[in-house]
Amino acid sequence: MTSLLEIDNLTGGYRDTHVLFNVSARIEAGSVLGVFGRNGVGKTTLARLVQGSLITGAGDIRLEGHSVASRPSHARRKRGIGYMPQTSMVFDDLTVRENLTLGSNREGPERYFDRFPRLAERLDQPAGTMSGGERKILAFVRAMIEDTKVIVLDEPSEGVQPENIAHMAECLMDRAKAGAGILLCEQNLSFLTGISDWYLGLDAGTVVLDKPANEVSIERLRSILSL
Ligand SMILES: Nc1ncnc2c1ncn2[C@@H]1O[C@H](COP(=O)(O)OP(=O)(O)OP(=O)(O)O)[C@@H](O)[C@H]1O
Repeated sequence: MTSLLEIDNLTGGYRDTHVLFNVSARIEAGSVLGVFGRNGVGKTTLARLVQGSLITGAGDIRLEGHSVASRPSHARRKRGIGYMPQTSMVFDDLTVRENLTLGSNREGPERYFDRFPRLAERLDQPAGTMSGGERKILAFVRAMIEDTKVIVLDEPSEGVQPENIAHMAECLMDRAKAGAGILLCEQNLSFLTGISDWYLGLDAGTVVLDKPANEVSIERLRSILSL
């Protein structure tokens, strides 16, 4: 059966340096794939390969059965792959409002203001004047309101306070319930274990765990993080 997103024997990285080797994964509509591993194992590289800012070396990436591996990132976005990068994720010179309304195919952000009231308070402020954690939340809500089928998020919880991480988890589960597939790269185990349906553990650019969440103990996850 065709999955929403299929990553098939993917090898790739930066110019001549391959960082990921033969990585395969599936994301079903309505589910969360939790990608984890220590610093430098290749999580960001995987996120960028799926989003298209890095070019596939070998293997394939398919969205609803159609290969996107040779498509540029804007074409993948158009087909429904959204992305929240780990860094440089908002336009600092634009206001919060402009960051939330720029581009097409977006719903209004208002329904996220209950969970993240700071955004509503700062709508007319340049995003660059927000704290690091606030900018993360802004980038997160930008990713939530896009009309996308798959959302790739690279360590969204980094630098965000626990209460807001819990709200992020609720938002991701809402999007999954509405049919999106979520590719969540994370090191925060309580966030990851709270919402993942499936785990993909990476070490040195290869897959060391690929299992449904209900078959994996927290000790196993911890052991991979301390490999
Ligand atoms: N622009 C680049 N050029 C060459 N190698 C790079 C580049 N960016 C990252 N790498 C290398 O790719 C490897 C994987 O990095 P990546 O950022 O994907 O890891 P990560 O798992 O996301 O780490 P972290 O948890 O620290 O964000 C590392 O060895 C890193 O040095």
